[in-house]
Amino acid sequence: MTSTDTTFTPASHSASTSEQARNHIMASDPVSTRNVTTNPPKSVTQRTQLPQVSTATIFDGRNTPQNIASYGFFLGVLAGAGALIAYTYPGVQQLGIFCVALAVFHQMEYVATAMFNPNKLSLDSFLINHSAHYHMAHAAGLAEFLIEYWLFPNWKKPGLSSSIGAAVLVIGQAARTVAMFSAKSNFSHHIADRKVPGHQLVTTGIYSIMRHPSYFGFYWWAIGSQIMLLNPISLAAFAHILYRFFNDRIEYEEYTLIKFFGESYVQYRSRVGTLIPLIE
Ligand SMILES: C[S@@+](CC[C@H](N)C(=O)[O-])C[C@H]1O[C@@H](n2cnc3c(N)ncnc32)[C@H](O)[C@@H]1O
Repeated sequence: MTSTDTTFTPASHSASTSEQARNHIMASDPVSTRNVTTNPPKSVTQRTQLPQVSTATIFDGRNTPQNIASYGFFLGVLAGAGALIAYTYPGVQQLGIFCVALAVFHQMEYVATAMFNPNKLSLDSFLINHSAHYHMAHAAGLAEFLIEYWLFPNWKKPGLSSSIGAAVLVIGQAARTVAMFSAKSNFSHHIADRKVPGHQLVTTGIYSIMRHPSYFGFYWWAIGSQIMLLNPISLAAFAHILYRFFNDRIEYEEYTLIKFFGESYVQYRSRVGTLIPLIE
């Protein structure tokens, strides 16, 4: 029986459980004259109370409902702020769109995990805290945008290039989401080292067009974001770092997939490419 099963609430208790609660109070506090329904014992109120929230528990990286709700809330604020920037300041429209896109990306990571891998769901499912490198890359991209906008505002005017970048970003987001919705429980944010029961090789849908559609999506989302922000330095750096990251990751992941699925994966790999530049 779980603790929820034993939870005592005034609305749900029956006459007999009310009697038991009264007996409990009388046994533990023989001089008490308290009314059972208005003053339940401390042990009962403790079980019915929500956990106490202090600011110290928010954003401390722990997998608590408060942190998960706070991450969701702040992603909503980021999306709202981005939409406001894009609408109010057309000269830096792409910065606003970037904020919206970033919020949508992280929220969709959580939503897809909640839908298809609820047993793996945690604060990490937002994929916000996965590495310091990731934070540094976004910080560098934003810094480049702001510095160049300050020094050469004319360079940053939205136009054809930023529209192409936005389109590439949207294609990346779509590929990533379709991949997660297609692979369902076979998808996980961590590379599986051992084959879990039920893990099936997915080769249909978007997986018949490219072998690693979620990596394709992540790659082109990030490249598109830097084209959209008209950031030449970050674009070159992102292309290099992402190539190295996904090249190594795919090499290891495919080693595990061949262990799990043998000849079926070898055949699949020989007929379907990655569509990520320089990664076969
Ligand atoms: C982060 S997901 C990435 C999946 C895939 N590389 C992609 O980009 O869409 C990593 C997990 O997906 C699993 N995986 C990768 N390709 C798969 C496929 N074609 N069918 C089933 N599972 C796959 C791996 O075993 C790994 O645990």
